[in-house]
Amino acid sequence: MARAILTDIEGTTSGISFVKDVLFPYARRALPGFVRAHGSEPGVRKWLDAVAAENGGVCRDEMVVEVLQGWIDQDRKHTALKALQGMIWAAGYRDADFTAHIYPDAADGLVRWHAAGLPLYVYSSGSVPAQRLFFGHSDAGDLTRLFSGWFDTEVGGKREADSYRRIAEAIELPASEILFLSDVVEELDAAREAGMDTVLVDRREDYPEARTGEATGGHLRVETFDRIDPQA
Ligand SMILES: CSCCC(=O)C(=O)COP(=O)(O)O
Ligand SMILES: [Mg+2]
Repeated sequence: MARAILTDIEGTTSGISFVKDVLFPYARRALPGFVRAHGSEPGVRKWLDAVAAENGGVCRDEMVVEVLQGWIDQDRKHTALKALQGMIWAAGYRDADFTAHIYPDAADGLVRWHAAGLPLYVYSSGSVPAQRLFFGHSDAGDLTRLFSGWFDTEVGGKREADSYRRIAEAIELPASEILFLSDVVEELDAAREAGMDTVLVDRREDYPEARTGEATGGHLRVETFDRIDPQA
């Protein structure tokens, strides 16, 4: 029986196409202007320098922007890129250019579990500020009050068991009492290795071919949050 739920975002609570077709292109377009306007602010500079350092050291901001745009195209889950994307999306949410997609069954499930007293946590490659913006401006309104904590890749990669051990430690629960929800089998494998319970969220909108048999990695598989029973 779960005493806390940890959820992924993209492909789990929310559609992959919103992230790939709305958020990523918005960040790609806005990146050059954002770097020109904010590149000297320490909170931005530190991430630009981190990207430059990974690309042979000193390089011009224009080159850093090109590297970052390449990473967006490749869907790299790099902490520096995710931090900068989060800052850029803030303007998009503020100006109401978009609201964050959330599946109605996910919003309902989160509200139901929260009302039942289950603490809810997010673990996403999106930065913590980006996660707060996402759930603060969702299609179902501001859902941030539902969550007790937020984790991003500063805690470690989502395919590494140690990240889930660190999250369990931070939540102050044994891993075996945490249920992790994700659309990515490799993430669920890492969570299971750390001792967490797992559910593969296999939505038809995101994965037209149902994953069955070996493709589930042996994780319990559901198509919507309605089918998840944290008491099981
Ligand atoms: C938190 S907002 C955008 C999500 C994002 O940038 C991303 O890479 C999604 O990764 P996830 O770990 O939620 O699948
Ligand atoms: Mg995902």
